Amino acid sequence: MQALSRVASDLAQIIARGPLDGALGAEVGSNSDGDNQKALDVMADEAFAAALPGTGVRWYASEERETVEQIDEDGALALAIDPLDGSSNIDVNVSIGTIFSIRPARDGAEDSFLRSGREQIAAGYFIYGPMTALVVTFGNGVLTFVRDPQDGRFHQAGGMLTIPEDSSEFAINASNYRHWSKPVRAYIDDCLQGIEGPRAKNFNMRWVASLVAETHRILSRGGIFLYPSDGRPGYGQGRLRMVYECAPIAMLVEQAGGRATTGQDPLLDQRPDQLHARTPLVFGTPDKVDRVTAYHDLPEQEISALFGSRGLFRA
Ligand SMILES: O=P(O)(O)OC[C@H]1O[C@](O)(COP(=O)(O)O)[C@@H](O)[C@@H]1O
Ligand SMILES: [Mg+2]
Ligand SMILES: [Mg+2]
Repeated sequence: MQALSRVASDLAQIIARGPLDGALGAEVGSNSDGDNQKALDVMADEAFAAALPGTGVRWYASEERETVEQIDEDGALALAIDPLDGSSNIDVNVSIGTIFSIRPARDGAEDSFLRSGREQIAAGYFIYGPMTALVVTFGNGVLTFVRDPQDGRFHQAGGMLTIPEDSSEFAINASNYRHWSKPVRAYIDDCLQGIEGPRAKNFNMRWVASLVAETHRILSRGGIFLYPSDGRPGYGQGRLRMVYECAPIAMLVEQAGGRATTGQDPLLDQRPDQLHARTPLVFGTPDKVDRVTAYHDLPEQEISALFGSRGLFRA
């Protein structure tokens, strides 16, 4: 954690200088999944990897590397990382982050990561925004540490974090509406109908396009996030990666009293079949996430009949 925090603190300074030392958002290549890599993606990945020798991390898995790398031969830990999350926001000065997940190392490199998210022993993120903060769980609640720009160190702020229950905010990339499954459309349709609809209340929408920033908002003031599977080619399992994005966020959310699912099943019970496997992700306040599951549990043809006009879930 100290090594990660030192790198994150250095990154916070680099990010705060924006373009003064060169274009952080410049495209420099593409990663194993075909995503464009920005200069800061690569810089962050290399900085984290370089800080790990001697820390007890045996295996290093990164969004930016096709395969798992060995660090300390006799290390007991396996670290999975999204070194820079929300990279489309680098150039527009909107919050970005780093997501990490720590598991016990197994003898097999990939085998250490192709396991249920319940095996994580720690998970968290750094958010580089108006303030830089670390939000972390070691399996016994969620704590926040804020970086003091005066000394570059992280200081604990507040006590255990719990997701507030009262919120009327949902987060989804609505431009994909026409590609969603019926249950997801029905859920969002019912939110959009506001006070006149089956939910009988008005909702507000947010989409930052940085998973870390959406998570920070939801941990701070509640709500729900959805990145479902959709009909676009390559999006059959959504966009987000299980090992270094969804599993750590799901652990944090559960530890803060929230719920995280694939839309139907608990996210942390899923086992990825590949290092860079994607999964649909729904997380937030338990009652909202459960409602999405309920919409999925209905047979397709009943969804439009039961929700919306007849309003099975009329509040
Ligand atoms: O552009 P879209 O499809 O809305 O996707 C936004 C999502 O993509 C991500 O930026 C993916 O993360 P990376 O920047 O690490 O590739 C998430 O942080 C965010 O939730
Ligand atoms: Mg990401
Ligand atoms: Mg990334």
